[in-house]
Amino acid sequence: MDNIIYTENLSKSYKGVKAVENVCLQVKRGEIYGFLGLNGAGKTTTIRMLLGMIRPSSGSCFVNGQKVSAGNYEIWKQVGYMVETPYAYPDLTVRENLEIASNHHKIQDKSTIDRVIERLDLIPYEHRKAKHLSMGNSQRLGIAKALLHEPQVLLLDEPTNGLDPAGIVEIRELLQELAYKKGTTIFISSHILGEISKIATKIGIIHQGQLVQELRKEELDKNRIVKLLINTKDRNEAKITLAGLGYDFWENENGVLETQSEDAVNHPENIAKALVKGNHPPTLLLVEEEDLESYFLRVIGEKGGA
Ligand SMILES: Nc1ncnc2c1ncn2[C@@H]1O[C@H](COP(=O)(O)OP(=O)(O)OP(=O)(O)O)[C@@H](O)[C@H]1O
Repeated sequence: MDNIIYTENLSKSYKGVKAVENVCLQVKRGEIYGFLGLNGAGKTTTIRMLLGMIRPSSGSCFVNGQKVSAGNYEIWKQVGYMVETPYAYPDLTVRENLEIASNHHKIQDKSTIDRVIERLDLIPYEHRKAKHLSMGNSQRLGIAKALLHEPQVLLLDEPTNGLDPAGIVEIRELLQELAYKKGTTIFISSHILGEISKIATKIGIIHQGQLVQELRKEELDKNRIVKLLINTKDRNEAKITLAGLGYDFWENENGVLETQSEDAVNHPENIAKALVKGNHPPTLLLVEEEDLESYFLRVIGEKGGA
Protein backbone atom coordinates (compact mmCIF):
# COMPACT_ATOMS: atom_id res chain seq x y z
CA MET A 1 0.00 0.00 0.00
CA ASP A 2 1.76 3.15 -1.02
CA ASN A 3 -1.00 5.55 -0.03
CA ILE A 4 0.43 7.20 3.05
CA ILE A 5 -2.68 9.26 3.77
CA TYR A 6 -6.15 8.18 2.69
CA THR A 7 -9.73 8.47 3.78
CA GLU A 8 -12.73 6.21 3.25
CA ASN A 9 -16.09 7.97 2.94
CA LEU A 10 -15.01 10.44 5.59
CA SER A 11 -17.93 12.53 6.85
CA LYS A 12 -18.55 15.00 9.65
CA SER A 13 -21.82 16.70 10.51
CA TYR A 14 -22.42 19.39 13.09
CA LYS A 15 -26.04 19.34 14.26
CA GLY A 16 -27.23 18.13 10.87
CA VAL A 17 -24.94 20.48 8.90
CA LYS A 18 -22.64 18.42 6.68
CA ALA A 19 -19.17 19.97 7.03
CA VAL A 20 -17.44 17.05 5.24
CA GLU A 21 -19.30 14.47 3.17
CA ASN A 22 -18.04 11.09 1.91
CA VAL A 23 -14.52 12.30 1.20
CA CYS A 24 -12.20 9.66 -0.26
CA LEU A 25 -8.76 11.15 -0.81
CA GLN A 26 -5.44 9.47 -1.46
CA VAL A 27 -1.92 10.71 -0.98
CA LYS A 28 1.11 8.66 -1.97
CA ARG A 29 4.55 8.66 -0.34
CA GLY A 30 6.65 11.71 -1.17
CA GLU A 31 3.70 13.50 -2.68
CA ILE A 32 2.87 17.13 -1.96
CA TYR A 33 -0.92 17.17 -1.84
CA GLY A 34 -2.57 20.57 -2.19
CA PHE A 35 -5.99 20.63 -0.55
CA LEU A 36 -7.92 23.53 -2.01
CA GLY A 37 -11.23 25.02 -1.00
CA LEU A 38 -13.10 28.23 -0.33
CA ASN A 39 -13.74 29.42 3.22
CA GLY A 40 -15.98 26.93 4.99
CA ALA A 41 -15.42 24.22 2.35
CA GLY A 42 -14.33 21.66 4.96
CA LYS A 43 -10.50 21.79 4.81
CA THR A 44 -9.77 22.30 8.51
CA THR A 45 -12.45 19.80 9.54
CA THR A 46 -10.80 17.19 7.28
CA ILE A 47 -7.31 17.93 8.62
CA ARG A 48 -8.57 17.76 12.21
CA MET A 49 -10.07 14.34 11.50
CA LEU A 50 -6.82 13.20 9.86
CA LEU A 51 -5.03 14.24 13.04
CA GLY A 52 -7.53 12.53 15.33
CA MET A 53 -8.47 15.88 16.89
CA ILE A 54 -12.14 15.34 16.09
CA ARG A 55 -14.02 12.13 15.52
CA PRO A 56 -15.66 11.54 12.12
CA SER A 57 -19.45 11.11 12.09
CA SER A 58 -18.79 8.22 9.70
CA GLY A 59 -15.98 6.85 7.57
CA SER A 60 -12.32 6.52 8.48
CA CYS A 61 -8.91 8.06 7.91
CA PHE A 62 -5.54 6.39 7.61
CA VAL A 63 -2.17 8.03 8.13
CA ASN A 64 1.09 6.22 7.53
CA GLY A 65 -0.83 3.03 6.92
CA GLN A 66 -2.57 3.10 10.28
CA LYS A 67 -6.16 3.87 11.11
CA VAL A 68 -6.56 7.12 13.01
CA SER A 69 -8.36 6.40 16.26
CA ALA A 70 -8.45 7.79 19.77
CA GLY A 71 -6.12 5.20 21.31
CA ASN A 72 -3.58 4.90 18.50
CA TYR A 73 -0.65 7.06 19.69
CA GLU A 74 1.92 5.20 17.57
CA ILE A 75 0.96 7.13 14.43
CA TRP A 76 1.94 10.53 15.78
CA LYS A 77 5.62 9.64 16.20
CA GLN A 78 5.99 9.98 12.43
CA VAL A 79 3.64 12.89 11.88
CA GLY A 80 4.30 16.62 12.12
CA TYR A 81 1.47 19.09 11.89
CA MET A 82 0.42 22.68 12.12
CA VAL A 83 -3.28 23.47 12.14
CA GLU A 84 -4.66 27.01 11.80
CA THR A 85 -2.88 29.54 14.03
CA PRO A 86 0.26 27.82 15.28
CA TYR A 87 0.31 27.51 19.05
CA ALA A 88 3.35 28.49 21.10
CA TYR A 89 3.84 29.24 24.80
CA PRO A 90 3.66 33.07 24.64
CA ASP A 91 6.05 33.85 27.53
CA LEU A 92 8.71 31.40 26.39
CA THR A 93 11.31 32.18 23.76
CA VAL A 94 11.54 30.54 20.37
CA ARG A 95 14.35 28.26 21.60
CA GLU A 96 12.47 27.38 24.82
CA ASN A 97 9.36 26.52 22.82
CA LEU A 98 11.44 24.23 20.62
CA GLU A 99 13.10 22.67 23.68
CA ILE A 100 9.67 21.76 25.05
CA ALA A 101 8.64 20.28 21.68
CA SER A 102 11.95 18.41 21.54
CA ASN A 103 11.38 16.92 25.02
CA HIS A 104 7.87 15.98 24.01
CA HIS A 105 9.28 14.02 21.08
CA LYS A 106 12.04 12.60 23.32
CA ILE A 107 14.73 13.90 20.95
CA GLN A 108 18.16 13.24 22.47
CA ASP A 109 20.32 15.10 19.96
CA LYS A 110 20.14 18.74 21.08
CA SER A 111 21.76 19.98 17.85
CA THR A 112 18.40 19.20 16.20
CA ILE A 113 17.05 22.45 17.67
CA ASP A 114 19.98 24.47 16.25
CA ARG A 115 19.44 22.91 12.84
CA VAL A 116 15.74 23.67 12.77
CA ILE A 117 16.29 27.25 14.01
CA GLU A 118 18.78 27.75 11.21
CA ARG A 119 16.63 26.03 8.59
CA LEU A 120 13.64 28.26 9.37
CA ASP A 121 15.77 31.44 9.53
CA LEU A 122 14.91 31.95 13.19
CA ILE A 123 18.47 32.67 14.46
CA PRO A 124 17.81 36.42 14.99
CA TYR A 125 14.68 35.59 16.99
CA GLU A 126 15.71 32.52 18.98
CA HIS A 127 15.74 34.45 22.29
CA ARG A 128 12.59 36.42 21.58
CA LYS A 129 9.39 35.52 23.45
CA ALA A 130 6.81 33.89 21.21
CA LYS A 131 4.25 36.57 22.05
CA HIS A 132 6.53 39.21 20.51
CA LEU A 133 7.00 37.45 17.18
CA SER A 134 5.50 38.78 13.95
CA MET A 135 2.82 36.64 12.33
CA GLY A 136 5.29 35.35 9.74
CA ASN A 137 7.84 34.36 12.39
CA SER A 138 5.14 32.70 14.53
CA GLN A 139 4.33 30.70 11.43
CA ARG A 140 8.02 29.78 11.04
CA LEU A 141 8.10 28.65 14.69
CA GLY A 142 4.98 26.54 14.05
CA ILE A 143 6.64 24.90 11.03
CA ALA A 144 9.89 24.43 13.01
CA LYS A 145 7.94 22.56 15.71
CA ALA A 146 6.23 20.41 13.09
CA LEU A 147 9.60 19.48 11.54
CA LEU A 148 11.63 18.98 14.70
CA HIS A 149 11.32 15.19 14.88
CA GLU A 150 11.86 14.79 11.11
CA PRO A 151 8.44 13.24 10.54
CA GLN A 152 7.65 11.11 7.50
CA VAL A 153 4.29 12.84 7.15
CA LEU A 154 3.55 16.56 7.44
CA LEU A 155 0.05 18.04 7.62
CA LEU A 156 0.00 21.79 7.32
CA ASP A 157 -3.05 24.05 7.36
CA GLU A 158 -2.29 27.26 5.44
CA PRO A 159 1.49 27.12 6.15
CA THR A 160 2.37 30.32 4.30
CA ASN A 161 -0.18 32.51 6.13
CA GLY A 162 1.42 35.77 7.19
CA LEU A 163 4.71 35.15 5.37
CA ASP A 164 6.16 37.78 3.03
CA PRO A 165 6.91 36.80 -0.59
CA ALA A 166 10.52 35.84 0.20
CA GLY A 167 9.32 33.74 3.15
CA ILE A 168 6.77 31.98 0.92
CA VAL A 169 9.53 31.02 -1.54
CA GLU A 170 11.74 29.79 1.32
CA ILE A 171 9.00 27.59 2.77
CA ARG A 172 8.16 26.29 -0.69
CA GLU A 173 11.77 25.29 -1.25
CA LEU A 174 11.99 23.72 2.18
CA LEU A 175 8.87 21.60 1.60
CA GLN A 176 10.02 20.58 -1.88
CA GLU A 177 13.39 19.54 -0.49
CA LEU A 178 11.69 17.43 2.21
CA ALA A 179 9.42 15.73 -0.33
CA TYR A 180 12.00 15.16 -3.06
CA LYS A 181 15.10 14.39 -1.00
CA LYS A 182 13.65 12.74 2.09
CA GLY A 183 10.42 11.32 0.68
CA THR A 184 8.34 13.20 3.25
CA THR A 185 4.65 13.08 2.40
CA ILE A 186 3.15 16.56 2.69
CA PHE A 187 -0.52 17.50 2.92
CA ILE A 188 -1.11 21.25 2.66
CA SER A 189 -4.39 23.08 2.75
CA SER A 190 -4.38 26.50 1.24
CA HIS A 191 -6.46 29.13 -0.45
CA ILE A 192 -3.33 30.61 -2.07
CA LEU A 193 -3.95 28.88 -5.36
CA GLY A 194 -0.87 30.18 -7.15
CA GLU A 195 1.26 28.84 -4.34
CA ILE A 196 -0.33 25.38 -4.48
CA SER A 197 0.09 25.19 -8.26
CA LYS A 198 3.84 25.82 -7.86
CA ILE A 199 4.39 23.15 -5.28
CA ALA A 200 1.71 20.42 -5.35
CA THR A 201 2.21 17.15 -7.20
CA LYS A 202 -1.45 16.29 -6.65
CA ILE A 203 -4.44 18.52 -5.97
CA GLY A 204 -7.74 17.85 -4.23
CA ILE A 205 -10.55 20.37 -4.59
CA ILE A 206 -13.11 20.39 -1.80
CA HIS A 207 -16.35 22.31 -2.16
CA GLN A 208 -19.29 22.37 0.25
CA GLY A 209 -17.81 19.42 2.09
CA GLN A 210 -17.36 17.23 -0.99
CA LEU A 211 -14.18 16.35 -2.81
CA VAL A 212 -15.20 17.53 -6.26
CA GLN A 213 -11.94 16.68 -7.98
CA GLU A 214 -8.66 15.01 -7.25
CA LEU A 215 -6.00 15.12 -9.93
CA ARG A 216 -2.28 14.93 -10.49
CA LYS A 217 -0.33 18.01 -11.53
CA GLU A 218 0.13 16.58 -15.07
CA GLU A 219 -3.62 16.03 -15.40
CA LEU A 220 -4.25 19.57 -14.21
CA ASP A 221 -1.86 20.86 -16.84
CA LYS A 222 -3.77 18.82 -19.46
CA ASN A 223 -7.22 19.94 -18.26
CA ARG A 224 -6.38 23.60 -18.14
CA ILE A 225 -7.82 25.64 -20.97
CA VAL A 226 -5.12 27.10 -23.18
CA LYS A 227 -6.14 29.83 -25.57
CA LEU A 228 -4.60 31.97 -28.22
CA LEU A 229 -5.53 35.63 -28.03
CA ILE A 230 -4.98 37.93 -30.97
CA ASN A 231 -5.85 41.48 -31.87
CA THR A 232 -5.59 43.44 -35.10
CA LYS A 233 -6.78 46.83 -36.36
CA ASP A 234 -9.81 45.23 -38.08
CA ARG A 235 -10.96 42.26 -36.05
CA ASN A 236 -13.93 41.35 -38.25
CA GLU A 237 -11.86 41.14 -41.42
CA ALA A 238 -9.14 39.19 -39.58
CA LYS A 239 -11.75 36.77 -38.27
CA ILE A 240 -13.07 36.18 -41.81
CA THR A 241 -9.52 35.64 -43.13
CA LEU A 242 -8.79 33.11 -40.38
CA ALA A 243 -12.17 31.38 -40.79
CA GLY A 244 -11.26 30.94 -44.51
CA LEU A 245 -8.20 29.00 -43.30
CA GLY A 246 -10.33 26.83 -41.01
CA TYR A 247 -9.61 28.61 -37.69
CA ASP A 248 -12.55 29.33 -35.45
CA PHE A 249 -11.90 32.61 -33.59
CA TRP A 250 -14.50 34.59 -31.64
CA GLU A 251 -14.44 37.98 -29.99
CA ASN A 252 -14.22 37.49 -26.22
CA GLU A 253 -15.48 39.70 -23.37
CA ASN A 254 -12.29 41.79 -23.52
CA GLY A 255 -12.81 42.59 -27.20
CA VAL A 256 -9.93 40.48 -28.52
CA LEU A 257 -10.12 37.42 -30.78
CA GLU A 258 -9.80 34.10 -29.02
CA THR A 259 -9.51 30.46 -30.00
CA GLN A 260 -8.88 27.23 -28.14
CA SER A 261 -8.01 25.35 -31.34
CA GLU A 262 -5.06 23.11 -30.55
CA ASP A 263 -3.46 23.77 -33.90
CA ALA A 264 -3.58 27.53 -33.39
CA VAL A 265 -2.40 27.35 -29.79
CA ASN A 266 0.52 25.09 -30.68
CA HIS A 267 1.52 27.09 -33.76
CA PRO A 268 0.75 30.76 -33.17
CA GLU A 269 3.43 31.58 -35.77
CA ASN A 270 1.12 30.21 -38.48
CA ILE A 271 -1.63 32.57 -37.35
CA ALA A 272 0.81 35.50 -37.34
CA LYS A 273 1.94 34.64 -40.89
CA ALA A 274 -1.68 34.31 -42.11
CA LEU A 275 -2.63 37.65 -40.57
CA VAL A 276 0.36 39.43 -42.10
CA LYS A 277 -0.37 37.83 -45.48
CA GLY A 278 -4.03 38.93 -45.26
CA ASN A 279 -2.85 42.47 -44.45
CA HIS A 280 -4.06 42.32 -40.81
CA PRO A 281 -0.77 42.36 -38.88
CA PRO A 282 -1.35 41.32 -35.25
CA THR A 283 -1.10 43.95 -32.53
CA LEU A 284 -1.42 41.17 -29.94
CA LEU A 285 -0.49 37.49 -30.14
CA LEU A 286 -0.60 35.73 -26.80
CA VAL A 287 -0.89 32.12 -25.67
CA GLU A 288 -2.62 32.17 -22.30
CA GLU A 289 -2.91 29.20 -19.96
CA GLU A 290 -5.74 29.05 -17.44
CA ASP A 291 -4.30 29.57 -13.97
CA LEU A 292 -5.20 27.41 -11.02
CA GLU A 293 -7.55 30.07 -9.67
CA SER A 294 -9.67 30.13 -12.85
CA TYR A 295 -9.54 26.35 -13.06
CA PHE A 296 -10.68 26.02 -9.47
CA LEU A 297 -13.55 28.49 -9.98
CA ARG A 298 -14.57 26.69 -13.18
CA VAL A 299 -14.62 23.30 -11.45
CA ILE A 300 -16.63 24.45 -8.45
CA GLY A 301 -18.86 26.53 -10.77
CA GLU A 302 -19.65 23.38 -12.76
CA LYS A 303 -20.57 21.67 -9.48
CA GLY A 304 -22.85 24.60 -8.66
CA GLY A 305 -22.64 27.44 -6.20
CA ALA A 306 -19.27 29.05 -6.93
N1 LIG B 1 -17.39 23.12 15.68
C1 LIG B 1 -18.25 23.40 14.68
N2 LIG B 1 -19.56 23.53 14.90
C2 LIG B 1 -20.44 23.78 13.92
N3 LIG B 1 -20.08 23.96 12.62
C3 LIG B 1 -18.77 23.85 12.33
C4 LIG B 1 -17.79 23.58 13.32
N4 LIG B 1 -16.56 23.53 12.71
C5 LIG B 1 -16.78 23.77 11.39
N5 LIG B 1 -18.11 23.97 11.16
C6 LIG B 1 -18.73 24.22 9.85
O1 LIG B 1 -18.26 23.24 8.95
C7 LIG B 1 -18.01 23.81 7.66
C8 LIG B 1 -16.58 23.54 7.25
O2 LIG B 1 -15.69 24.31 8.07
P1 LIG B 1 -14.10 24.24 7.97
O3 LIG B 1 -13.55 25.08 9.06
O4 LIG B 1 -13.69 22.84 7.91
O5 LIG B 1 -13.85 24.91 6.56
P2 LIG B 1 -12.48 25.42 5.92
O6 LIG B 1 -12.48 24.93 4.52
O7 LIG B 1 -11.33 25.05 6.77
O8 LIG B 1 -12.69 26.98 5.92
P3 LIG B 1 -11.63 28.19 6.19
O9 LIG B 1 -10.76 28.27 4.97
O10 LIG B 1 -12.54 29.36 6.32
O11 LIG B 1 -10.88 27.84 7.45
C9 LIG B 1 -18.36 25.27 7.77
O12 LIG B 1 -19.69 25.45 7.32
C10 LIG B 1 -18.26 25.54 9.25
O13 LIG B 1 -19.12 26.59 9.62
